[in-house]
Amino acid sequence: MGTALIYDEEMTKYKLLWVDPACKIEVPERLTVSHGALVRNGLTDRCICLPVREAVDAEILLVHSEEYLEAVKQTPHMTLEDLKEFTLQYGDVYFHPNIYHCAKLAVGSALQLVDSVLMGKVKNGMALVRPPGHHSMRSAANGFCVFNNVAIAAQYAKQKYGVKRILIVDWDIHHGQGVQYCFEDDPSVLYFSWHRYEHQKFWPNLKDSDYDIVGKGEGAGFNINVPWNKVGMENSDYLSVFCHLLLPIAYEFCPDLVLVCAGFDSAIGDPEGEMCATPDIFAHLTYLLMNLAEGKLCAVLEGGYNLTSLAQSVCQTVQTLLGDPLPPLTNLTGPCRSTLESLQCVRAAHRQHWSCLRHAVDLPTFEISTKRIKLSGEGNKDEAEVGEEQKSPEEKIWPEPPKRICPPVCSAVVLPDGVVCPDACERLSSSEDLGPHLLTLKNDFLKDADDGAVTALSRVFSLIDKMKNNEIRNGLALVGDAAMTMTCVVQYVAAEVDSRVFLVCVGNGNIPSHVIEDGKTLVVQIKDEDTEEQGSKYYVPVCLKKGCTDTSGFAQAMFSLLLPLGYQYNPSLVLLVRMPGSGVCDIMWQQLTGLLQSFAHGHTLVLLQEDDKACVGPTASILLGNPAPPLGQLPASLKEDAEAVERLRSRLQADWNLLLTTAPENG
Ligand SMILES: CC(O)(O)NCCCCN
Ligand SMILES: [Zn+2]
Repeated sequence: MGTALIYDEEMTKYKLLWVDPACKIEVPERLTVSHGALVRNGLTDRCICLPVREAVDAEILLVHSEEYLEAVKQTPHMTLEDLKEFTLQYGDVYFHPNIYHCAKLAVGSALQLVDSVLMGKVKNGMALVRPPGHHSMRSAANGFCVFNNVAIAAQYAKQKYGVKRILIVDWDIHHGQGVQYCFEDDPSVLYFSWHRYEHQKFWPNLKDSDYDIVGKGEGAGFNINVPWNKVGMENSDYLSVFCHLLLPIAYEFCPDLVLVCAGFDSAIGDPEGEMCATPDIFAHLTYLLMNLAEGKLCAVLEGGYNLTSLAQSVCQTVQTLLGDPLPPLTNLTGPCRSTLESLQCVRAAHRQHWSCLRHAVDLPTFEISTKRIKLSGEGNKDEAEVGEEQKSPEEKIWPEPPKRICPPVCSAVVLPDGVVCPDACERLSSSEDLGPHLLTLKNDFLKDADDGAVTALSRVFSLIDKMKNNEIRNGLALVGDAAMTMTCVVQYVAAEVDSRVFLVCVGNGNIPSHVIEDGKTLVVQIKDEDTEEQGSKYYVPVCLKKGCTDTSGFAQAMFSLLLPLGYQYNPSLVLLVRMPGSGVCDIMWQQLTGLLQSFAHGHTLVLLQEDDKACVGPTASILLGNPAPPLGQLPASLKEDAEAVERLRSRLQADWNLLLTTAPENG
């Protein structure tokens, strides 16, 4: 199934007709440069372009009041003076004779997207719309928004398709208070938003946007606000919040559909956000959400006012929806102090609502707060908390996101003769000349192994060579001895000058110490045997009481340890090994295989032991880019496991600060 793209130039046909500094950034060019970039990068040709349609009254009334709709209906006939007059009753928004038409098209686009995903015509998609929607409320336009496109889409999905649980992720740099108000008492819609806040000094200056607003009544816990109290946030800050807050809760919630308020004013260069995250971060944020709801993801454009970073961010998002390899994120320096304070506050506020946070020992018993007592005169402009004068957003420069090339072959496999090659995979032919490897193999790796093992190993090495040359994206091998093959692979890759192997070992089994010492391999082993070794910077033993069968414990290790470590290590190859008898359930295994493709341009080598032959199909399916099935709503992990993972994190975070979730005590 493909990726839908919804766009119509009709939505460019309204603009600000008078002087209003707050609104002048919301221009038609936002859509034309975004769509133009998609065309220029050949992405529109690869998408399924769906037609827009106007929303009908009944759809708009899913969220808005009749009186508000009736009032907006009058605007096409208004004079300029009437339009100005009409606009005055709302905040930071403008009207135009054609904006009502465009607002209906924006809603209709979002609904077209929801229809095509929920009817199974496409796997995911993006709607490029204006006016945006997430600030508009039941009876008010606000923040350039007229109708709440995404909130209406959520109500529509519930009403028309009976969708039980919807996750709305709002990565726009402003708080979508309109969405929050719409669902604050609704446990079937989990709304997550991060937003520039600066202790309520940033627009829309609402107490309702702070971390302690968690939803009301039945909806308590289903509203997550992450305030950014400083500008200049970077990729590390965004990833930390995804790994340590959003993903654990989202997996526990287990949504049937993911809607994204895709605002790109959270990207570098934007005059509103003044953040420093680069456009390629949206490739990762999109991908991390695609592992939920079996990939059913609808992204709807919200803000984004730097035309360069907006266009790049839109392309990064659509390329990921299309399944292209992710660009490695470089120099992740870890979250800043302000982020850690916000993260700690939000986790504490939601601890009682989500079992994934219940045992978080990193949360202090004392009350932490980022709220500022309004000192007299506090918050005036000259009190900039930044040091030297920073560049203005428009002066910011950043590298063009790297090209994301799809290798000619996605998944290549090495299988014993009797095993069938999964559809769409390419079997490494046995005719592969073994010459060059054979001798080294014999001498260096397998003194006394039989020819079969030597041949298999040489083919595994060929998989690695082909990934290095980007001839294939990923590989899978079913071998006689997974542990031995793992050791040989690590040795073989370590010979490369700048190689970094992220070895994820699922199940018990001894990892030879030479594998760990050279720092060219980072090992995370998830197992149940409680061996005494404490591990080191490059060896992370995750011992779960019930071992890999415990999906909650495994999931917690995946988000709070594996992902941050993988991002910070930035490997050139991911080696995923399923040790015999690991007990890990197929869906957990598939989720892990999916998430690990965030790294190394998707160059993942999976090793399975022959008696795990039944895993070949399910694993290949994920390697080919199919979404993993849902894990189901996750219960709390064992207290002792949660504490063990937290102890690991606190030991490792000195070396790997993407593991941090709290601001260090001192200074
Ligand atoms: C869609 C949006 O969130 O980007 N709108 C921002 C409005 C800012 C008004 N000061
Ligand atoms: Zn915004």
